[in-house]
Amino acid sequence: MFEKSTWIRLPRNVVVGHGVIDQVVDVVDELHLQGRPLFVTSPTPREVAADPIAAQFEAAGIDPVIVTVETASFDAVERIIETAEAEEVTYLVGIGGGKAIDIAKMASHHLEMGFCSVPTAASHDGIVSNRGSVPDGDTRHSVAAKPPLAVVADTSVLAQAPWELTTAGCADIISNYTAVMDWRLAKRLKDVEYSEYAAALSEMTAEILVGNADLVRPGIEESAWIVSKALMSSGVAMSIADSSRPASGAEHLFSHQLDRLEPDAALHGHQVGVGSIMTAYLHGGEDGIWRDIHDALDSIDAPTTAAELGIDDETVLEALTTCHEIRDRYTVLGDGMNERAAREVATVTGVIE
Ligand SMILES: NC(=O)C1=CN([C@@H]2O[C@H](COP(=O)(O)OP(=O)(O)OC[C@H]3O[C@@H](n4cnc5c(N)ncnc54)[C@H](O)[C@@H]3O)[C@@H](O)[C@H]2O)C=CC1
Ligand SMILES: O=C(CO)COP(=O)(O)O
Ligand SMILES: [Zn+2]
Repeated sequence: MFEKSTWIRLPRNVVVGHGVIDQVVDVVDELHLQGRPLFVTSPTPREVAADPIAAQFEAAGIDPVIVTVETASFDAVERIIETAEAEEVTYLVGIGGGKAIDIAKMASHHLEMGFCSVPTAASHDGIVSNRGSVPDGDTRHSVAAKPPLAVVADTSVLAQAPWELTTAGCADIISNYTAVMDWRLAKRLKDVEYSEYAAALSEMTAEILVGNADLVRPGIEESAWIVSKALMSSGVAMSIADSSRPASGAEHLFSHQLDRLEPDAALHGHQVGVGSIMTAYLHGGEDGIWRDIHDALDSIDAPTTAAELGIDDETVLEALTTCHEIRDRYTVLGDGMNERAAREVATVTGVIE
């Protein structure tokens, strides 16, 4: 008997393009979100976007609460929940990079309130996903949440953000190749939940981005358009799967471990890109796709070496040999690499010298 069932939650409105930041009040209105919003942002995105958006709301007679956050943590989520309750807000808006959006997403999920996402950087594929990614001691949780009701991605804002944020977003997408390889491997070896649609969407998103890599150039607003579409498509793949699996495999475990060993050394997307070069080698060896991943990253100015990440070789090796412990997610790393094997893959792929 067939007894399977699922809920796939997706954003209702995706508003993307030049100048759409001026439409946040209209977007909220269209969703019938009423009352007082709480904006979750961080220092630069506050200046770039949250304060101008607050001015729009004030002109419409609405007085938003604004909270700036610096890190993604359960404490930060708790602080937002407390502020939301104290200020009697009725919905949340995440305005900034991946951390601000993740915190707003998780707090709104807990509060059972509506949530909108306003990315100020095309740096990560959590813009529309139904997940939050939070470090917690020795582990890193991929927390179930609801996707935003709406996303407002202004390509002029995204194009003015520092270029490395956009290249990080590209690398987060390119890493989908190895995330899907890990997912298929885990399906074959451990019979994990698997969605061919989500896997295919994730891979296709990476294909389209790599196919358009020559259009992804600094200062060109069309680049922000191409990359933000890819980030949203990848986020939809996660929502279809109801898991970060389509976009997060061993290369993400490697990055999450680097975050523990060297906090804030490099951007999330850049770290997963370098991880992806090495895990592609582990999957396919010399004849696999690791060179294609390397060249795709190189072509959009994303780091391909430890030195370019600003992380020393020994830390890369430590992350490689320990990151399988970060969470219970089967990948090509299996039950862990030993130091010699890690040095071999990192050296042969040129990640370390
Ligand atoms: N929930 C999910 O599905 C996903 C979550 N993530 C999470 O997102 C985070 C990574 O996101 P990032 O955006 O790389 O990190 P981030 O949120 O720390 O942003 C990086 C930096 O860029 C700044 N920034 C943002 N917009 C800017 C602008 N327009 N101008 C100048 N500076 C600007 C931020 O304030 C921050 O200092 C990680 O915590 C990662 O785990 C990443 C992918 C998927
Ligand atoms: O970064 C992600 C996808 O790009 C997701 O990360 P997690 O697997 O930690 O949720
Ligand atoms: Zn990621």
